Amino acid sequence: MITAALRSAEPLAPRRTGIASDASAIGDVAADCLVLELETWPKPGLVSHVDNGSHDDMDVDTFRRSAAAIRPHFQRLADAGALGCGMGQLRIIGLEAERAMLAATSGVNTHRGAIFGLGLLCAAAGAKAGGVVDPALRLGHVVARLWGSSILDGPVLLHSHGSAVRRRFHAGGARIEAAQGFPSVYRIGLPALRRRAAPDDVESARVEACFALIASVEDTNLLHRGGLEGLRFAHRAARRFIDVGGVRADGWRARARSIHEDFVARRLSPGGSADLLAMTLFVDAHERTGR
Ligand SMILES: CC(C)(COP(=O)(O)OP(=O)(O)OC[C@H]1O[C@@H](n2cnc3c(N)ncnc32)[C@H](O[C@H]2O[C@H](COP(=O)(O)OP(=O)(O)OP(=O)(O)O)[C@@H](O)[C@H]2O)[C@@H]1O)[C@@H](O)C(=O)NCCC(=O)NCCS
Ligand SMILES: Nc1ncnc2[nH]cnc12
Repeated sequence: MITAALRSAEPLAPRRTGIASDASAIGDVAADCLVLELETWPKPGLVSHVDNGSHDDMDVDTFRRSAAAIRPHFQRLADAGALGCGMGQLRIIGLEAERAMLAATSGVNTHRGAIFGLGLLCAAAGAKAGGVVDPALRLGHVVARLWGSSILDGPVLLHSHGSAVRRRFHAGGARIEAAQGFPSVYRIGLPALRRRAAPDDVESARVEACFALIASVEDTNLLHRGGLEGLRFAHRAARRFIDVGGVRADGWRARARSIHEDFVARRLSPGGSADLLAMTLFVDAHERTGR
């Protein structure tokens, strides 16, 4: 079930019953954002409730099981943030969340990037709710300030697709994005989400944000599957969609669908941009509701 905070365009009254209750909805909001990302279509090459995009090994149910398995760990990350925990403790919880995800999906990596990025944002929301930092700070700023240097110095996964393409292409990826306070979320995702076609057309706003992110993010998944040529193709196709008016232009859905089919034909999947869409939804909900 999606929490009311995400369905509504109106801010909910924040609960005022102490630290624990203020932090208590954070994990649910984060997991709901994963579900909303999934229920967005057309999303180039990505899995949704409509089709499996460029993937043979996972579908909408794999992602739903994954989001359900991660949900309690997001809350643990929020609680750890509220207690002022450092990156070492957050990493332990993040790795447990990865194990829960893999158990729920029979070993398929659905959400590793989302656990990392959204998990850090949950911890930052907890830190604000718990009075560890000034509650007026933006979540990205809190992540960069509290954990930025540890994120960059943390252990490198030698055998991930991400580390292989980073070595080959000197690409940025999830760590740099987080350590810098999620510039793609604040500069690209949020403005695109908020230029929705109509006030209550929330799905098209998510499509707009997804295309805007694909158009500029250095997505290690695109590099892994398509090399530099794949990344450039994705940037160009998504940029064209935005430049001709995005979801505010006539015929946008057919255009978006056709780009989706082009990505599937090339087996391209911008998983990093999908994660950043979920993070954008989380930051948007947080800024509207305070949770
Ligand atoms: C620090 C880690 C994130 C290490 O991960 P890695 O070395 O792999 O780093 P990246 O490649 O940079 O990113 C990891 C995932 O993040 C997503 N991502 C990609 N580009 C970006 C970007 N520019 N900005 C933000 N996020 C990005 C992406 O995740 C999605 O794709 C995943 C599917 O990937 P994969 O299985 O490789 O791809 P397929 O194409 O499906 O494979 P085949 O079918 O071809 O075989 C999926 O997970 C999406 O979420 C990147 O994959 C981190 O993992 C880590 O250190 N974790 C430890 C825990 C921790 O410290 N937690 C902190 C507190 S929560
Ligand atoms: N909807 C999606 N499809 C494929 N990879 C993803 N990674 C995160 N969300 C995804």
